[in-house]
Amino acid sequence: MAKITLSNLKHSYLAEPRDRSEYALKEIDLDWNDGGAYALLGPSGCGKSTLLNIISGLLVPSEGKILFDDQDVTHLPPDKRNIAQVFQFPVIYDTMTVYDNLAFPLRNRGRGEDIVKSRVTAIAEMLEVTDMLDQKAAGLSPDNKQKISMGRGLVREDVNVVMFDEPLTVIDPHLKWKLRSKLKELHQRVNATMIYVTHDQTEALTFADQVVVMQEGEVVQIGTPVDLFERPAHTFVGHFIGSPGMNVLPCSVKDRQALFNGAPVLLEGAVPDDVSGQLEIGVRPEYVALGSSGIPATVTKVSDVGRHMVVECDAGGNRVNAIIKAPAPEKGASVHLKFLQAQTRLYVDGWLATQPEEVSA
Ligand SMILES: Nc1ncnc2c1ncn2[C@@H]1O[C@H](COP(=O)(O)OP(=O)(O)OP(=O)(O)O)[C@@H](O)[C@H]1O
Repeated sequence: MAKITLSNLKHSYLAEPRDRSEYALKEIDLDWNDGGAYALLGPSGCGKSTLLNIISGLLVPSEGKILFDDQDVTHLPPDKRNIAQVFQFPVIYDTMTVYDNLAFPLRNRGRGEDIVKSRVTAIAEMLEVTDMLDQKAAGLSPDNKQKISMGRGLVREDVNVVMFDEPLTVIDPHLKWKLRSKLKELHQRVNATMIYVTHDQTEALTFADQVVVMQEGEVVQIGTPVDLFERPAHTFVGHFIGSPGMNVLPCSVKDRQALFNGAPVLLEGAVPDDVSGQLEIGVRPEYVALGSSGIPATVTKVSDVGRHMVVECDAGGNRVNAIIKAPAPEKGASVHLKFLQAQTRLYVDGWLATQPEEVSA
């Protein structure tokens, strides 16, 4: 397994890009440690496949370098990169048995049958498919086929990285959670460098120790699932992660005081000097409380989502969501909103602009 470094990477599908907007990847600098579990998360079109294809060698980037263990592989073809890939749709041979499918990547590399047997047996056990080893792959259900596809990605011990490209797309929703947790467990057991590409926050947050969030060809934040939830570095991350996402509310600043609908709002830390640009307050619904004083609002919708209620409010034409425990107010009720100060932040042109106040001893 290898450490992977992406250095100053840019890619445009045009031969002569004129400006930044014509780059599918704008500038990517990343270090992925040997043995880590990473996710690339972002909406359709943000550049995930482009980045994956650069790592696997199907694309040569317009600018920048890619290194495996400090060795420059930017111009190395895919078959020389020693990468295993698991795709959206199972890649298996229907006419072969499950055993032969799992053995294929090893036999292809000329490994002896002793090693083939011990690796196939171990992987089959981890994936809980031992009882299927003698069956022809053609008869398997779609999720079992995808399990075997994953097994083929994991069976070799000598790959630099295993990449998963939206691997749960074809899996029934009720089985997804099972395979999601299975993959996490597999990472812990095989300890390989793994990159998991998805547009689904739950998959990314369940699988990865570090998540790379992308938007329009740029990395907007790299962090642990907790980092992304607790301190979104960009309003996009706040929106994209969480259910519902972070409230992003237009605000103004006067005398270094943030104002929402003309009323002062206390932030986690000081407003920087001379802020200008698009000013917004970000606060997650989990940190909005309903009380007898605060920002006046009207309840527009109440949803009971099991463990808690989501109360949607209108405050001066802005939608604010609050997550609360029952009982919830009725639709149409007048309420007051309170934002938890330590979790209320200022964003300037989308980027986080406040720092938490130092707590003095
Ligand atoms: N072969 C190509 N030629 C030209 N433009 C492309 C090509 N492939 C992708 N693009 C463009 O590059 C940008 C990034 O696309 P990419 O497929 O990498 O995103 P993605 O996040 O993987 O999306 P999806 O999840 O839909 O696959 C998009 O604007 C897309 O239209």
